[in-house]
Amino acid sequence: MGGILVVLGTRPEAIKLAPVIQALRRRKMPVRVCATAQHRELLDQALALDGIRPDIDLNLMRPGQSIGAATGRMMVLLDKVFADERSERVIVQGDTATACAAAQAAFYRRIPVAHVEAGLRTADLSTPHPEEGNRRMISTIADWHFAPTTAAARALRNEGVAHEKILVTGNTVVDALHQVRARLRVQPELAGAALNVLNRCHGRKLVLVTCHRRESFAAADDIADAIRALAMRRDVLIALPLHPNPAIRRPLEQALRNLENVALLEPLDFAPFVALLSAAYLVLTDSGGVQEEAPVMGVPALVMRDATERPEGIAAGTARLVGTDSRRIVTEVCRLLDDAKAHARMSRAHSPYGDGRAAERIADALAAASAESLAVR
Ligand SMILES: CC(=O)N[C@@H]1[C@@H](OP(=O)(O)OP(=O)(O)OC[C@H]2O[C@@H](n3ccc(=O)[nH]c3=O)[C@H](O)[C@@H]2O)O[C@H](CO)[C@@H](O)[C@@H]1O
Repeated sequence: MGGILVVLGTRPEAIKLAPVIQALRRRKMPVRVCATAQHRELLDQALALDGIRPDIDLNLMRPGQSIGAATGRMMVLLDKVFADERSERVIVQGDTATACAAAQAAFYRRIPVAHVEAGLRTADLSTPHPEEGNRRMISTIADWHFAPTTAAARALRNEGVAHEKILVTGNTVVDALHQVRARLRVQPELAGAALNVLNRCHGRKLVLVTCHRRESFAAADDIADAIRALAMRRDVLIALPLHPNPAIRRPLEQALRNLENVALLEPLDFAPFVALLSAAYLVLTDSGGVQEEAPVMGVPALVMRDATERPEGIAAGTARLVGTDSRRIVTEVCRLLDDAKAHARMSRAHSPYGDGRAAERIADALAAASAESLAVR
């Protein structure tokens, strides 16, 4: 078999790796996909949009599984997959347990690892936990570091990664976003569930909320309080696609059901989600990917975290860290709702995270590396 094995486990990995898989396939490179299914439903939903079917599916999600237990099982299973597949390169993305386990299992088998979205840092090992640790571990053993921004590349060089192993590519999420927006223009019906929400707006401002991160679990009640308080306003419609994780879903659902201007939704497919985001007056989020997508569409992003590994949006003034204190969230959202100038200042469309050609650059680099290794043999 041989060739390249792409390992992925969660929704954002599927969204961000789909353009890379497609770019490699366009170059006729031998590429296979292994899903750990760390997040089963959301992963399947995201893969379906691009018609990607995993060649290998480890299906290892178990209720209540600790990160360590999941990582251990992944390493055992991936070790066997790498042996059976005789993989020559492994591609991982970002900072999940899947990415970290796959990079380590490949390292032990001396299989070169390509890391997509390398070099993101908050500079605090515990924020976010475990992602900051996962990405640093991957950086110490990867052979190719595809950095989304120059700041990410700088962080890698500062940690001693050799200059020639780093390539600034942009973030592949911008490629995915360009592709889905082009599809929505010709097939508006792809917006699906988003259309119902848009029909409910009746001139009200749409506030889109996403909340799923581990560090938000403890703050779920605060976040729910903030949304309830915002829902007192008659000039907003709040749309909240709920993450399936009960630790966050249950408290939000309990606190927010039966409010006329709060639309609690099932997790949306990527196309409907992008349709909602592009119609939103602002987005209130703890998501990494949404922080990257919002500026491309000129949507102000209020980030419910205390630190971010994506400083570019903050520096450009289109994103702002607001933490998880309910009063602070309400104040910051109301400021944008009531002050048109403040809103306009945060609505400048720009793309600090890429130009939509990241996957092409990654595929070119890997194709050149393959050609080189064939020449050496
Ligand atoms: C610490 C941290 O920040 N880590 C991140 C984490 O990912 P995240 O925080 O970005 O994860 P989510 O928010 O789940 O996904 C977001 C994507 O999902 C789309 N979306 C959202 C709601 C919905 O209803 N339907 C959708 O389609 C949305 O547009 C977006 O593209 O792991 C990634 C993988 O390693 C990393 O890259 C990334 O650093």
